[in-house]
Amino acid sequence: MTNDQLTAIVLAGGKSRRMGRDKALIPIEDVPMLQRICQIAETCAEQVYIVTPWPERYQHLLLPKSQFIQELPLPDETGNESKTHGPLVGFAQGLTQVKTDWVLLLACDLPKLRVEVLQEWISRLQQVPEEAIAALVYRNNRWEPLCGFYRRRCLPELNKYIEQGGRSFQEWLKQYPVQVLPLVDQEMLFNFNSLI
Ligand SMILES: Nc1nc2c(ncn2[C@@H]2O[C@H](COP(=O)(O)OP(=O)(O)OP(=O)(O)O)[C@@H](O)[C@H]2O)c(=O)[nH]1
Ligand SMILES: [Mg+2]
Repeated sequence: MTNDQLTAIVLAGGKSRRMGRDKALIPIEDVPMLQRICQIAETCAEQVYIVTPWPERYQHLLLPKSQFIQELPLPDETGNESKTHGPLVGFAQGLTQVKTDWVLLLACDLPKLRVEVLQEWISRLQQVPEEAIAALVYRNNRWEPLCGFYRRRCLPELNKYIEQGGRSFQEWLKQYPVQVLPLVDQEMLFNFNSLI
């Protein structure tokens, strides 16, 4: 698969409640987390979208090939407009712009993410059975939804689930076949939620 057959979506819209400050801007080896993730994404995909409710916060980062998608507010359960609705809604909003059959979804807080592992996974995508809507790592009895691949065609089903009030990747994924990706280096999916 070539880079122009894959789009990447990077999510940067969390409230970082556990960390206490915006994880996207925390530097790892002097490079802010979001910039680092986008650089990796840019080596895998021609088009990289950053879905965020606050693009102005990240405008100063060096992201030559990435484009912002401003997340739109949705009314919450109480009828009030809320800026963020969690990663599933951010993903669905990004997916509306995608034109390729496969999309790589990434959280912005994966300091140990490795490009070679992503490349190896990408080389397997063409063999994923047609019925599988995603290809993800499975561990500790759950899918790792924020570092893996989805087929663009899952968007209508995803929107239906969200309209019904669903917000959980795990619950949504349970309804479909998903291809398991091998994870040799467990560390790679380490995400930081509090200072190490
Ligand atoms: N676009 C978007 N991204 C989100 C949203 N909520 C979480 N994310 C992203 O999803 C990834 C994983 O989220 P979490 O690890 O829960 O991060 P968080 O929500 O900022 O942190 P906590 O408040 O401690 O849960 C991170 O890359 C977040 O930026 C959202 O509402 N919109
Ligand atoms: Mg969260």
